[in-house]
Amino acid sequence: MSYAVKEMFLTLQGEGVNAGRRAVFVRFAGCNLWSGREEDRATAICSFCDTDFVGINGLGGGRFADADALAAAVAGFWGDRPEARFVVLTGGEPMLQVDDALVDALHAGGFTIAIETNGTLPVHPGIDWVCVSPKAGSTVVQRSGDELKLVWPQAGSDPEVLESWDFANFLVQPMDDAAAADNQAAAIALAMARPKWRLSLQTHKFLGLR
Ligand SMILES: C[S@@+](CC[C@H](N)C(=O)[O-])C[C@H]1O[C@@H](n2cnc3c(N)ncnc32)[C@H](O)[C@@H]1O
Ligand SMILES: Nc1nc2[nH]cc(C(=O)O)c2c(=O)[nH]1
Ligand code: SF4
Ligand SMILES: [Mg+2]
Repeated sequence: MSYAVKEMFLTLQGEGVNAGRRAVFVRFAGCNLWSGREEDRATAICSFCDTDFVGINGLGGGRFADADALAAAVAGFWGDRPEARFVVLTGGEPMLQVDDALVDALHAGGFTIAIETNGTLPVHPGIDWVCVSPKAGSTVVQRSGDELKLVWPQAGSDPEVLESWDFANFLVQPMDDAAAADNQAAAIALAMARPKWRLSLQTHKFLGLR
């Protein structure tokens, strides 16, 4: 299978439990909860997305003919150091494209594989670090993993219900939109009220990283 990738880059993971870790990001094109077109945003299931995932025209993006080609590009962004190789598969919705061949090729390259997913599709069992970010109005089938990252506030999402899902870590991340200051206060309030949750900040945004 070929893969449509919007962009690829080397940075530090900005969010969640792995914040601060050096990582190659692969941003797959396309999502099942929004077309990516601004005119569709208001009617999309996921309407607060902060990311352009349309097309394959970003830096490091393109159409990769097979898993070996994509894994080779990831290794190229990582560079020579053999230790602690870490790749984050994101998008868009990466589980629309991730398959056995890609997981095997990245593992063969020595990478620990993390995923950022909306959880509406089952995550490939070979993925090493599973981050699910549930969206109100969608049906989340992937209810276990390493971290659940709730963007907050989200009308229709209930932290008490989510707490019963099988995740090792529960993170609350302020929604980045015009009400960012209020959203930060709401996220802090949730972490203070419910001790299972801790605050996740999008550190790359204020550090000027990609
Ligand atoms: C762009 S999404 C791509 C991966 C996948 N589609 C998902 O939603 O998890 C990457 C992460 O950014 C989060 N995110 C998207 N828009 C955001 C916003 N406006 N503020 C805070 N986090 C946001 C998502 O919830 C997800 O955890
Ligand atoms: N530095 C950095 N960290 C991130 N964590 C999740 C991201 C994403 O868009 O999936 C992201 C991103 O785009 N950049
Ligand atoms: S599910 Fe993820 S990629 Fe899709 S629109 Fe929502 S935040 Fe963006
Ligand atoms: Mg992002």
